[in-house]
Amino acid sequence: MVFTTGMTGYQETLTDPSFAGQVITFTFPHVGNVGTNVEDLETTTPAARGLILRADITDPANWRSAKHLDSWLKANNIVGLCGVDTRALTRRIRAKGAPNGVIVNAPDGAFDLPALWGKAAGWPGLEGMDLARDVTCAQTYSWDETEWSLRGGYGRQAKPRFHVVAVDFGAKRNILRCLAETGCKVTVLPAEATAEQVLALEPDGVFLSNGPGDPAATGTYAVPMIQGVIKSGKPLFGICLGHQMLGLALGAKTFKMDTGHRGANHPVKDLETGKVEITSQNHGFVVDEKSLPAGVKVTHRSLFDGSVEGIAVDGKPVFSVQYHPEASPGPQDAHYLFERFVGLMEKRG
Ligand SMILES: NC(=O)CC[C@H](N)C(=O)O
Repeated sequence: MVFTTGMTGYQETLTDPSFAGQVITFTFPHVGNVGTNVEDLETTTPAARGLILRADITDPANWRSAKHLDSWLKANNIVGLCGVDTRALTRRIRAKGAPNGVIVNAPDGAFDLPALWGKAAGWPGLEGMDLARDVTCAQTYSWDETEWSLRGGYGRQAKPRFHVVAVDFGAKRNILRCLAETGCKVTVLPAEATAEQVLALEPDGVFLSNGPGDPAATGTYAVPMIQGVIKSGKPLFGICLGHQMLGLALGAKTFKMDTGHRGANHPVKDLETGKVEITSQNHGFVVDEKSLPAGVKVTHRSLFDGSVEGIAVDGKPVFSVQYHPEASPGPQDAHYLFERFVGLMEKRG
């Protein structure tokens, strides 16, 4: 059970593959007011296990709405509970860490609470779980949709200037859109791709996506791939799970946070410029700063708890962030990171 404090973008949140295995509590009480549509999906098969709401689902009143959130949830097999004291639940999660939970439907009121409790308590939790394998793409594909083309843009788009291989650990679509928007032709590879497979496509740069589960578990196969890419000297950019696994590939450690960061208003400081960005976040694991080897610097830091929000390797075109520059939902303060990645590819010629 986790909570998110984002006040908008429930459909993007519910379809973010990084929520696999988790039930989402929305601290914002009125959810459903803009309905659902086909453009705001971050993946076609939502991976979140359920949602908890304060108020009943609000009726949609928005020109983009194609379906009531209630029917969309039913169509997508996502179970939800309304009428829950989400403030109390959030305080519980914040005070004692994310607990295991079950959502039960017992119309006759008869259910065996101790047995259910035992079932929830017996769930091993996200630590040690490789969930990227469940949500990655089945095969290689190419991506060229941008925000602009999605919204019915007309005319010709600028020709892509760089070829990026994106390794999909549960990628959000808007990341791929942002890469395409910044001038990249994107080839998406399944999570278990090897360095040889990635480099055989002769990319100008390599991208490591977000994704669910424990970075250490997915890292068992992703870390050797990442190390191979670093050795090649190609520009490398990672987001969230991609960032955590880059940390592992460089020799650092990750650990599970008590509560995690989930919301759309997390202040992060860029330590180079001193500028503060308001960021979108969704993570429960984090890179352990103490374990970072020499030659790897912390570039961004959370102003909520001081944790590592970005790293870069000295003298190499390799960097990553813990938060979500693609927003979706959330503010777009950090979009410059996509340009930074393209800048690194430009520099290499
Ligand atoms: N959004 C993500 O990529 C999440 C990464 C990882 N599964 C975590 O919870 O920390």
